[in-house]
Amino acid sequence: MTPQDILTALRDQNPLVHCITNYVAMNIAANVVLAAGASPAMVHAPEEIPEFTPICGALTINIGTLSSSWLASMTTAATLAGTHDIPWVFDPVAHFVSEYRKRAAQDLLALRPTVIRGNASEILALAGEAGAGKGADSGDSVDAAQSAANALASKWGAVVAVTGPVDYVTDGTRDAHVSGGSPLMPKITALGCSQTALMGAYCASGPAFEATLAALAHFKVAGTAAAQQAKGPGSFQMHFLDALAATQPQDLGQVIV
Ligand SMILES: Nc1ncnc2c1ncn2[C@@H]1O[C@H](COP(=O)(O)OP(=O)(O)OP(=O)(O)O)[C@@H](O)[C@H]1O
Ligand SMILES: Cc1ncsc1CCO
Ligand SMILES: [Mg+2]
Repeated sequence: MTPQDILTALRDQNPLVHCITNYVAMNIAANVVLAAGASPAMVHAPEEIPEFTPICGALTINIGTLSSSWLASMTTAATLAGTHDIPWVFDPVAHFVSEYRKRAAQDLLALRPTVIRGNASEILALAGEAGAGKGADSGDSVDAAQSAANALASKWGAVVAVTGPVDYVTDGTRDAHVSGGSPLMPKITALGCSQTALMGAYCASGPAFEATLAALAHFKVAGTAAAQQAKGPGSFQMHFLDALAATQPQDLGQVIV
């Protein structure tokens, strides 16, 4: 399946995406997934996970505002995704800021995510390399994280996506870059977290490498279009949701290099 085919399938199937994400991201991530054409559900209580994860098309886990009961839910959900063959996407937000978060990220990695998405500093740190990350924001270039992404993909058998001015994606064998978007994108909080949620929707609709590539391309196409209308970060967010909904499958190829 091509990235274009996967967007068509996503809109036909409207997959249910289980998102365990952070308090900052919940609203925008749900709006992004809806605008693109899928169905998000933010479900966190440990008591609900065993019933809910198995009926979803994909799971996404983001540790942006981690605490112990959420980590228990994440662990159960990722384990269930593994046993039910449900693709899952891991977003290790700022995992280098504390020993607690570092350990949680490594434990979740061991549950074998289908896709790992982070900014350059997060991907460098996940591979054990020193980076210049500042909390949730990257301080490193995507180029600098490329070999870390390749190493993580080979070690964990995952697709790894590094986002930034030009995104990089690899499955350890194949790789691609995705260009475009706008410098306003990192000025909107949780847009990366929303990208992770959208990757879940794409992974529910097609094979992981092409699905990840398609989700990255969808964001770049919509980001470029939104920037043409926006006066700044506030109006960018509004136009970005409109542009995600307006993006057509044939638009995706333009930004994949
Ligand atoms: N300078 C830039 N120019 C164009 N696109 C960008 C730029 N920086 C980030 N992006 C895009 O913004 C989106 C979010 O990527 P980013 O790397 O900022 O995520 P993040 O740091 O994990 O975000 P957050 O933690 O706030 O959710 C991606 O789709 C990426 O392609
Ligand atoms: C700002 C922020 N802090 C924790 S999670 C989050 C959203 C972007 O990752
Ligand atoms: Mg992030």
